Amino acid sequence: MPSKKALVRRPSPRLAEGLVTHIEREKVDHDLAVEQWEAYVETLRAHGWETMEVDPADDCPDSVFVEDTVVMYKNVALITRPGAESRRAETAGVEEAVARLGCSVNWVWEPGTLDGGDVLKIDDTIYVGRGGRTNAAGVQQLRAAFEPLGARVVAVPVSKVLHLKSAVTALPDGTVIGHIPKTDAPSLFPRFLPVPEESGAHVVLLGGGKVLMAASAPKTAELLADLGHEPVVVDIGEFEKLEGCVTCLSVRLRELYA
Ligand SMILES: NC(=O)NCCC[C@H](N)C(=O)O
Repeated sequence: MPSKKALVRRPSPRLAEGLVTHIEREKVDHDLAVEQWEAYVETLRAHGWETMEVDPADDCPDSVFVEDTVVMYKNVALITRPGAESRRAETAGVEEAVARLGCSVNWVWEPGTLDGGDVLKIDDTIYVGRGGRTNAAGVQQLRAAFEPLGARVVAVPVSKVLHLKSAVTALPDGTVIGHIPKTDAPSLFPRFLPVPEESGAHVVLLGGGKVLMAASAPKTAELLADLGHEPVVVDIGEFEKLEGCVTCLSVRLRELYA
């Protein structure tokens, strides 16, 4: 039976100092952020995910965005080399966590940079965004790590948002969803559904037809429900102020051998 484990990482006390690149900085309410994070984790648990906390990285303001530090394919964990230098210290704790879980561990090396938020897996196709955080060497290293295991890596440009998954994610049936003004090349995806809100483009597949999404995208939730999906809504407003979205707060591990 597939594993339903998910890595999460408690927000740093320095969360409010997290990076912002494409939006204006807004004051983050730390206590509210912790409450929202706890509710997010509880929602994963309520849908059958065993959440495992990576040791906190209190000196790293963006460490709660754990998705950026590791990319999983089959039993292999590719530890990233984040494009933002201030985030590089986040990977050590994640490396330890995935090794403890029995993953085979691989690394992105200099000069490569890769953020997990730039990687969208749909079955054995791995889309990787080449943008502000992931460079060509990072794309090449991702290809070298996963193509021998059966993946097909497809590189796509990202210029309007932080990460590929800030622009697009995929529904359980593989349809890619995105908000057109923020998506560079929708025609690269075989099935593409435009959604009416930027944050409506972000879903985490919880299993069955359930899709976790942000409360800031009510029109998209309605659209997806109308198409027969089951939106599960969480408020992550404090993380959205730091360009975070529902995907970046966890890493789901579906093919563990341990
Ligand atoms: N995968 C993601 O969407 N990560 C969000 C990272 C936000 C963080 N403030 C950053 O700029 O790195």
